[in-house]
Amino acid sequence: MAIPQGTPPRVLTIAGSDSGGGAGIQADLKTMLALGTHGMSVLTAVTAQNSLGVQGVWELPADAVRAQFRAVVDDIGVAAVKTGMLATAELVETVAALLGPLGVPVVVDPVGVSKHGDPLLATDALDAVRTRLLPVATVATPNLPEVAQLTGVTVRDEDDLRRAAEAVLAHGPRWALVKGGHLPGDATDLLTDGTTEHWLRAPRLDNRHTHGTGCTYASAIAARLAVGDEVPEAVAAAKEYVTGAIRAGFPLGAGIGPVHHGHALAPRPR
Ligand SMILES: Nc1ncnc2c1ncn2[C@@H]1O[C@H](COP(=O)(O)OP(=O)(O)OP(=O)(O)O)[C@@H](O)[C@H]1O
Ligand SMILES: Cc1ncc(COP(=O)(O)O)c(N)n1
Repeated sequence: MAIPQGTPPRVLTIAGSDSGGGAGIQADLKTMLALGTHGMSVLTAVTAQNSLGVQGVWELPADAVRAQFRAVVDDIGVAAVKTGMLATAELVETVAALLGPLGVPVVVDPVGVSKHGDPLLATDALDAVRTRLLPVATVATPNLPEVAQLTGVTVRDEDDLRRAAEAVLAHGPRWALVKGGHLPGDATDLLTDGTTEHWLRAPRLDNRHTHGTGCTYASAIAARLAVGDEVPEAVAAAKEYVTGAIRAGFPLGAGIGPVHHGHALAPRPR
């Protein structure tokens, strides 16, 4: 399919909806726009969610997920994909089967629980994530609770990040990006393909309004891959973007507010 000049790179998110607009599909599409790409979506689940937590989850049927994917891919085409909340084992398997033959970079954010501790993935879906989804990932981006769930490795300090990344790589993604956001001290992540290591460091920002950091980071990586970056460059650019978004995170509702996806686009209205 010939892409006319001036068309923004096309990026697809396969994830759940966050009605509060800070995480999930909403975070992904805002991030993709902020990074100069055309975002598209395959919705896997609807959540009733706000700054206080997740009040309800409704999964879509596998047929609806397959139909959305085919509608986008067969007509518009995609240059990179990001996956987020997949909710059930059936949806994990459905999405992995669709992505296997696609032939474009895939960023897998293996979302397990929300910041408030609400489950976003059935516990009986973990095996499908390990055996079906991680093998089709170009980059897998687990946070520390997700690393523990998927590999059994507990990370207490930066030295453990290397062991965690190796355990993630054993499940088949080309690159593992283990996020140290849940450790005290600097916000340090480790990206490795088993032969090279890239340490991504940012100062820990004193801002509690961090809802959606993981979705935003993974979507930014996918957007940069769609633009044509190699994985290490894409992750470095995404780290810079998510750090800026966390710095500008703002209060909303009575609980944890979102990161600011448009931080680099426009000044905040007064
Ligand atoms: N307070 C902070 N200051 C600076 N960077 C942070 C902070 N918290 C997290 N990060 C960074 O944000 C990125 C996302 O990491 P995090 O561990 O928060 O992901 P996550 O837990 O998957 O996010 P989510 O809570 O949205 O699921 C990482 O680069 C991490 O280092
Ligand atoms: C639909 C959806 N997807 C992902 C997250 C994780 O984001 P967070 O850990 O910041 O709550 C979420 N809360 N909701």
